Amino acid sequence: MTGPVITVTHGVVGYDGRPVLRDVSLTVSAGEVVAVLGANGSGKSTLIRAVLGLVPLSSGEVTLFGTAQRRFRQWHRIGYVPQRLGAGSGVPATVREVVASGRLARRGVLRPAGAPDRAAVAEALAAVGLTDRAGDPVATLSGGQQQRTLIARALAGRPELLVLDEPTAGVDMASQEAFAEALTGFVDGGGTVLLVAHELGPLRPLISRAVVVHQGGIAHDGAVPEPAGHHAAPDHDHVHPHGPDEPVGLWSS
Ligand SMILES: Nc1ncnc2c1ncn2[C@@H]1O[C@H](COP(=O)(O)OP(=O)(O)OP(=O)(O)O)[C@@H](O)[C@H]1O
Repeated sequence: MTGPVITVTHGVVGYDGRPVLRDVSLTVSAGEVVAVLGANGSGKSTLIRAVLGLVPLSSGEVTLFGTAQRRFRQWHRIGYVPQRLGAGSGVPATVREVVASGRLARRGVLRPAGAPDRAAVAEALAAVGLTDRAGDPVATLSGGQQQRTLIARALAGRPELLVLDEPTAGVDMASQEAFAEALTGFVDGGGTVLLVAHELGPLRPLISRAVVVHQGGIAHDGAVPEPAGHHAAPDHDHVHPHGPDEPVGLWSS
């Protein structure tokens, strides 16, 4: 793979005429694990949704694997896990069925699942540590296990790029660790990751770069910032204003 996996150049995004991202430029190269950090409502999700073409840019440009986003058709190369999607919400599917649905873009709708599909599903289930729950209805799993199911679903498509919106938010420690392990395997296999996070937790050693979104722009792009004192506490609810010597909103939630 040569060249960047993602570029955003002077991206501007707003909702109903209200700007959220004012001028954002970002490059993600193959093999990087980039964490998008920032305060609540700063536009982190908007940034990754704009990268995926789920919200339009009002100006600027996005490329994916070297192709302008509007001409990009190889969506099977990208796995996406959106924020706060309950895999079990009213759907009586088993864990295996949800994970297998991640193969649809690879298979095409007309071709039945074959051995490569089953192998990819089995591998993805193993990667997140859910092999023994494969036959269980998703609704019977814990929140963390449901989140792992969604990650396995994205992995099953054997993507080259994984885009994850707060993959470990509200997830128990065992699931966070299982997820970190799955992500390590994905990155060791040459994968690239763009993820939004509030708390990096066990993901921290995996992150090669941090991008901090603040006031519609990118306030920092480089090393992962150290949690600022009590901001590192998972239960910190961020109700007070920041002092002048504190980094802006890096670890707020
Ligand atoms: N579909 C939408 N329509 C209108 N406004 C939206 C929409 N989605 C997000 N916003 C607004 O855009 C701003 C940025 O939201 P976004 O979800 O990108 O922030 P975020 O940094 O991901 O926040 P969080 O940490 O809470 O997930 C917020 O003010 C939010 O209310």
